[in-house]
Amino acid sequence: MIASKNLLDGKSLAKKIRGEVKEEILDIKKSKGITPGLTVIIVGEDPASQAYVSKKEKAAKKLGINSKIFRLPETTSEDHLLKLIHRLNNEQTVDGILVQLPLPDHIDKEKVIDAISPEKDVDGFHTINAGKMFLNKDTLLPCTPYGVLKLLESEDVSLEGKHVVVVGASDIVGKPMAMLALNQMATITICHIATKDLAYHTRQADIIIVAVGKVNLITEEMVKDGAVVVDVGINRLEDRLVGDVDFENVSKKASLITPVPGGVGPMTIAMLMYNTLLAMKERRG
Ligand SMILES: Nc1nc(=O)c2c([nH]1)NC[C@@H]1CN(c3ccc(C(=O)N[C@@H](CCC(=O)O)C(=O)O)cc3)C=[N+]21
Repeated sequence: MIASKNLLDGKSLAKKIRGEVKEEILDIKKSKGITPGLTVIIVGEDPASQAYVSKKEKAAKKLGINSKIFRLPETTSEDHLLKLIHRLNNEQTVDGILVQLPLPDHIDKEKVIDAISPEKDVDGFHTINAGKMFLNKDTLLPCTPYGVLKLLESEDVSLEGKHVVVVGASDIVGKPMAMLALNQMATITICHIATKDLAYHTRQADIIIVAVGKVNLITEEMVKDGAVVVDVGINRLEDRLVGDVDFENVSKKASLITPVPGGVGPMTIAMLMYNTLLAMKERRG
């Protein structure tokens, strides 16, 4: 069904990137005797979050990254979480710290993210890293937007001078995505919940990047012929996973399109592995 020629295959690019990261980890292990360490903290029992975290652990183990997961109960206090982060900040063998989102309502997300040492912030969510990204300085970049860039790059889709329309303005995907595209010299439009005529904007796009979480938000008539369509949405139907794009119909018009699953999702994990290696090299390489 999705073996079409215009597919942006995140699954295979992610595999390639993980392979390269694995090689480099082996080399560094041989030459310097050090191994990257990734610590993931998850608070609460949400099944989807648990599944993502297991995926991250599995990927890390396969690449020779020492990974550790802290599974904390829903009732964990903010203070307890902050103390754990401080301890991990000071642990030499921990290169990356990731606090799985969302967090329970009684915990201040911003406070927790900014407690992570910026050099161990493999999500790229820390205020300092977000600021550096904004200023186009070298830093750890958010895994999903970074993965989207890599995916476009792998198909030689240049962003320079293109009109990139980002749908969704979240701190973790939409906003950094738009900023990275701007840094690549794209002309950017950010659409969000208060945008009046979404279709008007998406129809202008050379590249549409959607990260909202709404089934069939992007339909055929909203897309210009030959546009590149990147679907970051993940929606669970009873029997399957779908994105935010009406894939069946939009894929007939798009020159390139990501499937869900097998598009951006695997790239997020691959870039997390890449960031963990990078964080190690920067801090103790
Ligand atoms: N601090 C933090 N960092 C994150 O990076 C983060 C997070 N919190 N909270 C949740 C979201 C979601 N996320 C995904 C990762 C991989 C897939 C992925 O591998 N998806 C596969 C299939 C997944 C499946 O089958 O369930 C695919 O699209 O092909 C999806 C989603 C990372 N997130």
